[in-house]
Amino acid sequence: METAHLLTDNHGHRLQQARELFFAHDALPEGLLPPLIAHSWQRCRRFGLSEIEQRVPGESLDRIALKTELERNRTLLLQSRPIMEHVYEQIRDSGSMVILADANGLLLETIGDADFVSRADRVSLVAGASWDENLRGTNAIGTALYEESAVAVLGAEHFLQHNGLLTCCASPIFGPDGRPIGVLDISGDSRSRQRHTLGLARLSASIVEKRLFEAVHTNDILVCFHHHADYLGSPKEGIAAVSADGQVIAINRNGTELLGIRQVDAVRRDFSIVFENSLAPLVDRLRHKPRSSCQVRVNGRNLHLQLRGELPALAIAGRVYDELPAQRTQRRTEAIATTPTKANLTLDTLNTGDMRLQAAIDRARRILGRDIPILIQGESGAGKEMFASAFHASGPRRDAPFVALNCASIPETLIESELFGYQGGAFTGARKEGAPGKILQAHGGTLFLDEIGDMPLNLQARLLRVLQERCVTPLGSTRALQVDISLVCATHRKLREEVARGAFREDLYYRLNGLAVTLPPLRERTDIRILVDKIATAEAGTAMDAPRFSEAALQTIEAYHWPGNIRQLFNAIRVAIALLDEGETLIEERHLPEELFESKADSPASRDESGAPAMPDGSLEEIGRHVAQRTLATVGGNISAAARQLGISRNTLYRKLGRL
Ligand SMILES: Nc1ncnc2c1ncn2[C@@H]1O[C@H](COP(=O)(O)OP(=O)(O)OP(=O)(O)O)[C@@H](O)[C@H]1O
Repeated sequence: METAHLLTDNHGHRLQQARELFFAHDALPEGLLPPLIAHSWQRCRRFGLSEIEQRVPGESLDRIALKTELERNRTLLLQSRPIMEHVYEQIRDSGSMVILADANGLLLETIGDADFVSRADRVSLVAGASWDENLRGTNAIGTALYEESAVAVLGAEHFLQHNGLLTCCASPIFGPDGRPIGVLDISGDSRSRQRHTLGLARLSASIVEKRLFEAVHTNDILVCFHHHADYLGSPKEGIAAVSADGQVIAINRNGTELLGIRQVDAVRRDFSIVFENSLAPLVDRLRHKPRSSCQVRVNGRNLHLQLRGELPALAIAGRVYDELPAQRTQRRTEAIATTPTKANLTLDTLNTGDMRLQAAIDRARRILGRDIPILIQGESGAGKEMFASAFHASGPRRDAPFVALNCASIPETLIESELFGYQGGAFTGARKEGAPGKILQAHGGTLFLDEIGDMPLNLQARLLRVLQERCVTPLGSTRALQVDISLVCATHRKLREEVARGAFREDLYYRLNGLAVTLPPLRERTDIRILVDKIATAEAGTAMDAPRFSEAALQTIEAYHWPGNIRQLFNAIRVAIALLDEGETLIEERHLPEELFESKADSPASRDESGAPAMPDGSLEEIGRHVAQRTLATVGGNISAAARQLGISRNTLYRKLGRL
């Protein structure tokens, strides 16, 4: 009962005492004010506001700027207007007004009693004025936005003295993504306090939220639910928007409260995980009975569930489809380019007995689920991506996406849009519908940035901002979207040295370097035999008996210096298996690639003749491409290393390879 304390007779007297203590004696008016108001007064003082201030800097937007803001908030206005009018009908005789503000406290629209409106004008309660707490001190709109909950600010509880004539009740409006997008406020004369106004503001805001959610998800299946069947269809129901292939796309705040989960734990998860039931049978049961509901058990409690919106035509094997599964799968792969985590790959299965690797695994295991960024260092091909993938699969985010981006393997000009995404039409060649970018795709899961040391400096600054603010703004957009990602980075470079030579931002380095682990190069590992056996068994699959290795072959493998690390070993084993005759399972020296018998001094990286085909006779362009390809081959496909070796930029190397 938020307003009860204010309705007592001595409320005004207590407020005067509180103001006297706070403003004249700099003391905390404990017990005289609701704590929420006292905290707000303290914040205002920290902002440097004075309680006797009359004029607010940047008082009101001009007509054009206001029009732009109205356009920007078009959907909010469209969905709020009928509700505001309805609310005003209810309070018409109380001399009050109904106000809609945006997520920054900018007043967008007011509907009100003419007499009160003229008085409200004097305190700038008009469209175009900002009621951000920073500017206007404690007030229902600004303070509700700060608190992200419904707030009543009555009479002299307003920080600025001249707002003392107001009594205001406001409730934030949360958008379909769960973030505040506006405020609905009911303001009136401080003498006309209404006991139920705060409840009315709260209820109206939740109706607007419901309308917004339904308006945004017109093409999705809407799963509406509540513990009591009577609440279905009311502003208290939970709603989840579910795609035709059974993924929860969005869920409202009632929904997360009813299910007792966080939004990030529901969004992008399969319906069957969030609701502990398959979607397809429900669709089949309820498809032809639009208003009926059914009961399911979720988290040990009964839940009444109703389906609305677009119900798809087909239901196959627990999933529902609005088109053939194959087509949908193809589209999904295009849309969400996540790297599939390998089956059964965890930190435990990665541990094949090498002491240094085991130490790295032990350290990583300690921070599982703690959202500490991890930086994996090691030579190219040492298994950094495998390690990142195993780390993700061993933690609580294992069912969410693992999204990888190799900063060295795509042209610098594309890293930005790949990472941050873009809005449709943001640049020439951009897809019409825009793209979400890897950071957003990884929301709720893990983002793996491979070769982070190759990220251009200007993008390092943007990445740092994303990590600090936990928000991402796609190219061409002004809207920051909140993200929850666990970050894993890898590099073959010594990042500290890169910082020292100014190629890597020091602040970003410390941000990424929550836990650093270094993977040993293959030539220094003590578990090569076990690794060889594991790779050979996996590669042979079910097509043949697991291959064995002769002692001489194993010794050759152990003696080799493996410049390409596990990637090279992996390829060598594949070639050896391919060279086995039908029915043969013993890999001998003759099956191994020739390079394994060369001494280190002869190795491809250190000699002129690399073993690659002889230089072609041809145009300079062909020779350039050949040199580029050969160098790339000697460094295991690492673009940055090849560019460095040739003394050219990565872009030039791409051009020589014909990839630009
Ligand atoms: N423990 C392992 N068991 C089997 N295969 C492995 C293992 N670790 C790595 N590999 C294989 O070796 C190859 C290289 O591994 P990965 O891509 O993880 O290395 P990396 O250090 O990230 O390389 P780069 O720095 O070049 O990106 C991959 O094909 C991977 O499947």
